[in-house]
Amino acid sequence: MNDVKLAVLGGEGTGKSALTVRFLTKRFIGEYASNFESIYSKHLYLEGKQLNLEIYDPCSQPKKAKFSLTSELHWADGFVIVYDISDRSSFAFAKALVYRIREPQTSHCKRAVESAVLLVGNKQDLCHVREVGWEEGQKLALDNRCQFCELSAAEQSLEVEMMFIRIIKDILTNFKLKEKRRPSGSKSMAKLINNVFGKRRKSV
Ligand SMILES: Nc1nc2c(ncn2[C@@H]2O[C@H](COP(=O)(O)OP(=O)(O)OP(=O)(O)O)[C@@H](O)[C@H]2O)c(=O)[nH]1
Repeated sequence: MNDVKLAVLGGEGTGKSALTVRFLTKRFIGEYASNFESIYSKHLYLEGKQLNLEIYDPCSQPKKAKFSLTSELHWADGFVIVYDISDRSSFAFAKALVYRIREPQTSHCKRAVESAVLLVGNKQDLCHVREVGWEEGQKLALDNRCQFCELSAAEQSLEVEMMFIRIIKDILTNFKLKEKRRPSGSKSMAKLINNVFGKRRKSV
């Protein structure tokens, strides 16, 4: 079974818990305890594979160094970065998170392939008080090789589900790429030896 680890990050009150709970239970509760962090587990069957999905939903910790993220970066296979389309400061926060994830030293130190990142403009039902344009979100995502969508955890259960499925599929694609790039096991070693000695024999 594949383990898929997903971190849902973003500014305070952007709807991280609402999105996560909506995906896991199809329900929108309205108020969520925000003083503790949670890792939720869910079994999924996707693309012919059994998956054990873990979703990390952090608590808002104003005192914690905002963009250190070191443990999250090492833990997660992919990220959902959430902002609130009616709150410009949450977009600035999301931007800083995206930059942090895409920093060259972050992306190269640990991973054979770049992490999957999906930028989400939440609270689309509040578009009458919108402070962040759809194009701004789209541009930030495009410039930083992220997926992008706008939706409402409050009103769009299906869209929320599709959003999570999209990022999980991206993570699975990355797993496949990683697998291709890693010479694994005796088969690859045999191939390597064969290549080296095979070539020498030819030239004698
Ligand atoms: N109108 C509207 N409100 C939403 C939506 N999603 C979440 N909310 C509300 O926004 C508030 C914050 O939602 P949470 O899910 O607790 O946000 P969070 O990012 O987990 O919050 P912290 O953990 O405190 O950072 C709650 O009052 C939710 O009811 C949405 O799509 N539309």
